[in-house]
Amino acid sequence: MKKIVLASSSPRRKRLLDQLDIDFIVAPSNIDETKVEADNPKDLVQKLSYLKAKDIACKKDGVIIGADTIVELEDKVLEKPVNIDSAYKMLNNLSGTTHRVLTGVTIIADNQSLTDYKTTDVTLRRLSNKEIKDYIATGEPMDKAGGYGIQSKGAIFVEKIEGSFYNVVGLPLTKLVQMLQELGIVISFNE
Ligand SMILES: Cc1cn([C@H]2C[C@H](O)[C@@H](COP(=O)(O)OP(=O)(O)OP(=O)(O)O)O2)c(=O)[nH]c1=O
Repeated sequence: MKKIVLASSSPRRKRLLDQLDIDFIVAPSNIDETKVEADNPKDLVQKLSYLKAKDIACKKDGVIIGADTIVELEDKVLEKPVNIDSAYKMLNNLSGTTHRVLTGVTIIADNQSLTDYKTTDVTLRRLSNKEIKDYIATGEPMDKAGGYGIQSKGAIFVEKIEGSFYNVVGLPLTKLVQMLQELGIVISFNE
């Protein structure tokens, strides 16, 4: 089987693939995400995942995996906070509401390309100003879509989740394996 290449700088995505105990390498893509536009959130995550995978497919051989995660709240797209103020605004808006997390995934292998996405609905409990400020002070929100990490300290804000947990962390593993199978790629666990 060709080498699996994770086209991502996200330590979470790497950890999720590590969890499967399969052989892969990491090659972070270098695209300017801020310049990419789409008609709606699902098109946006799919387009971004494709651009990330394509960027690496041009440079490396293998089964290339690209992904992109965003949070959607009332038709607004929340990406990563750009500063402390935007992290505060995001968390304040997400407090006591249900939002949607979307992850787009693209696999490119042997001139074949497959793109899909997955959604998960997450409900956060009401957060006090102090809780939001204390959380931001930990630094955790800054590299995460929507400004929280469900897999870390942000877990204490999560009241309910409907759908794949791994999708929220950045890589929907079930969807990923289904897509690999669709392309005729069967993953093999290390012995
Ligand atoms: C909502 C949420 C997002 N996230 C993360 C997943 C993604 O890494 C990040 C969204 O940013 P992305 O742009 O999807 O990914 P990235 O910049 O981290 O990595 P790359 O573009 O190189 O692949 O937010 C969490 O870790 N936990 C969460 O609960």
